[in-house]
Amino acid sequence: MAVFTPIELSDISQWISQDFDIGQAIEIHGIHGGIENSNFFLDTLKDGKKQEYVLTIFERLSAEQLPYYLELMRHLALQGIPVPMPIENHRGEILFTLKGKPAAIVTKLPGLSRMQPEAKHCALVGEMLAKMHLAGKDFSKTQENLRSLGWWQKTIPLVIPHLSTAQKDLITHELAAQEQFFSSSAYDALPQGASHCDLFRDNVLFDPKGTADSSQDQLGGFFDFYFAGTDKWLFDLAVTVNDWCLAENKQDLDPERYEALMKAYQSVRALTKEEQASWPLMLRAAALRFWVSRLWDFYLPRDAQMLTPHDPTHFERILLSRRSL
Ligand SMILES: Nc1ncnc2c1ncn2[C@@H]1O[C@H](COP(=O)(O)OP(=O)(O)OP(=O)(O)O)[C@@H](O)[C@H]1O
Ligand SMILES: N[C@@H](CCO)C(=O)O
Repeated sequence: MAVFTPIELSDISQWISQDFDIGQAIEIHGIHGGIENSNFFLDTLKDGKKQEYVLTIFERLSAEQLPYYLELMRHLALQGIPVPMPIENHRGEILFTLKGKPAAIVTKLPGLSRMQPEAKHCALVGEMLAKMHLAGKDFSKTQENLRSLGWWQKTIPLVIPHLSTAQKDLITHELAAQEQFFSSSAYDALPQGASHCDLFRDNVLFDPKGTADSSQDQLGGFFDFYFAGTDKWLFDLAVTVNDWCLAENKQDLDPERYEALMKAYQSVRALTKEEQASWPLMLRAAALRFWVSRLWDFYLPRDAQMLTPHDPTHFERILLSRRSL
């Protein structure tokens, strides 16, 4: 569990009762999982009924960057995409300050993550991802993906001293290939818009609807939009595929789940010719993105009550696999 900023019920009870219309805070506890922010499940009692929310304290993002993510979630939720809805206070605000840091309260989505997804789960995710891309078309705010090429260029020199010669070669060559790709007219032609950019298995919930049979799962929703940005939709799809469609060797793509996700995505939005041509490089871009961030988290860690960084070599292997396609 990552709780960088501990919060007690007594820190928030008065604030919740006075500033919001969500009843009285009755319980708050830190959430296991997650490495970016301090997250808490917050229960309230309103008109005798328990209501469930998620309170997030943002550890890295600034109050200037946050309105994009919160407004995007609100926009998508209002369009019927299952994502957390930010809760307003009596003044209509959705971004607050707690313990001197930016904070937000959002609705809790139903369900649980499926870390061993079946083709059916991949199809549900692919279909909703495409719907989400289209629903974001009339979202008026834009903000770059803060973990894109510029960030890789800044961060790679910081992690390079920790790498072996073979790893240094790989990361340097891939960065050069991506710099070329990002400056090409083919890249320019790719459609873009609001993208999640981190739609891993642990950022999607499925609602089993009361049965133990996972084949009955329905999509509970997408959450953790705090790496979202205006980016190429194809990048979002590549990030998603690289996590959801891994074969048993955890690096290659599993044909059945891969096809299920791609087919479902394209049943809503067909890929353009340019997107099809850029796909192999985009799968590599998506692998590099997470190799770099995991190296950064691993070698330049922050303080937290409990924090287990993700394994960087996982994405090194995925990158090698995508380069060999
Ligand atoms: N709106 C929500 N509804 C239900 N559960 C949620 C919601 N937001 C967060 N959670 C739960 O909290 C856990 C941690 O949240 P999250 O993944 O956003 O952490 P993080 O540190 O911000 O991000 P990261 O996944 O990037 O490390 C999730 O695994 C999920 O169980
Ligand atoms: N999904 C990221 C964590 C940051 O959200 C990873 O697995 O590296």
